[in-house]
Amino acid sequence: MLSVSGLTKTYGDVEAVRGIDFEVADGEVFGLVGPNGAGKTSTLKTLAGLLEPTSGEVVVNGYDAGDPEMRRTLGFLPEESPLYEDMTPRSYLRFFADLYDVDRETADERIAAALDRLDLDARDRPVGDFSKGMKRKVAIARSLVNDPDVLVYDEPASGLDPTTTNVVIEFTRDLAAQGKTIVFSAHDLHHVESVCDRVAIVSDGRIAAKGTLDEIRSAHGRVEYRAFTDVEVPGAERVEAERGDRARYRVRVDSMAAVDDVRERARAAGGDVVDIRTRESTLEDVFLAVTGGAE
Ligand SMILES: Nc1ncnc2c1ncn2[C@@H]1O[C@H](COP(=O)(O)OP(=O)(O)OP(=O)(O)O)[C@@H](O)[C@H]1O
Repeated sequence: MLSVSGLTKTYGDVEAVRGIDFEVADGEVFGLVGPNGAGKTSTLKTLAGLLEPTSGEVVVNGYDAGDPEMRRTLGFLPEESPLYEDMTPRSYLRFFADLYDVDRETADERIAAALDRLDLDARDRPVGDFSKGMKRKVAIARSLVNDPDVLVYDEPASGLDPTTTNVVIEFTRDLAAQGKTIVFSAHDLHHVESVCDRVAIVSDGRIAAKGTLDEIRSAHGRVEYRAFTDVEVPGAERVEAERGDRARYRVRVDSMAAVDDVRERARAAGGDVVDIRTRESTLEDVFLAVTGGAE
């Protein structure tokens, strides 16, 4: 598991992270989602022990993130992960396993298991010939050579084709089912919706909303009611009549009480409310609302 409390990170005058708190349990996938520059990468790098927090505490599996021992328990996938182009996936991954003192037999088993699951067959061709998606799969396999308990993935699926994206997302779910603690960042809400148990929407270095997607939607979303009338009432917009009916008008309101007001006004004008439809906020609506419409 891991916990982050009161985390801040400042670069000179730039306050990239301004007090972030969250905990992730074993077997849980936690997503950090937010517009570019929100502070996601800075947060993840402090989790991985690559950046020192300006203030606050980051504890990974009982270790302070700055403790070199912590690295043994963690797998980090950076947003950009340049690979050694002349190496093959097998030689590259063995090289990293050696850095963690993993014996050859165990390393080969782990490498084969990860590449099988990620559907990467080309194991003895130079990585330099690979597509972006294939390179990403090798980088993901690299994050697993030390069999870490905690995985920190920065934009694991961004910029990949849909098939590779699905493989990466399903693989992430499998890792959580094995009990791993997973934090990942994304700016694509669909990636987050399909894999995360809980999410934090990060905006301007702070968490603007946090919880399960349902919790976030009910705390920050709203239901919109659309009352359709057959006479014009204040605030209504005219819409196309259906099946040759009389003209119709639509009023958007945020409660049933307001729909009742519309009905009273319609009746006073000699008509009525003829239809009521509701629309719940999507995660995208909530994202736009809590990040102030960024991205
Ligand atoms: N090394 C650095 N020096 C100065 N400013 C930095 C540095 N790294 C990041 N920043 C700034 O800190 C803020 C947060 O950046 P960060 O990369 O953490 O955001 P992000 O949410 O990961 O964005 P992206 O999705 O674009 O990677 C941005 O304003 C960025 O310009």
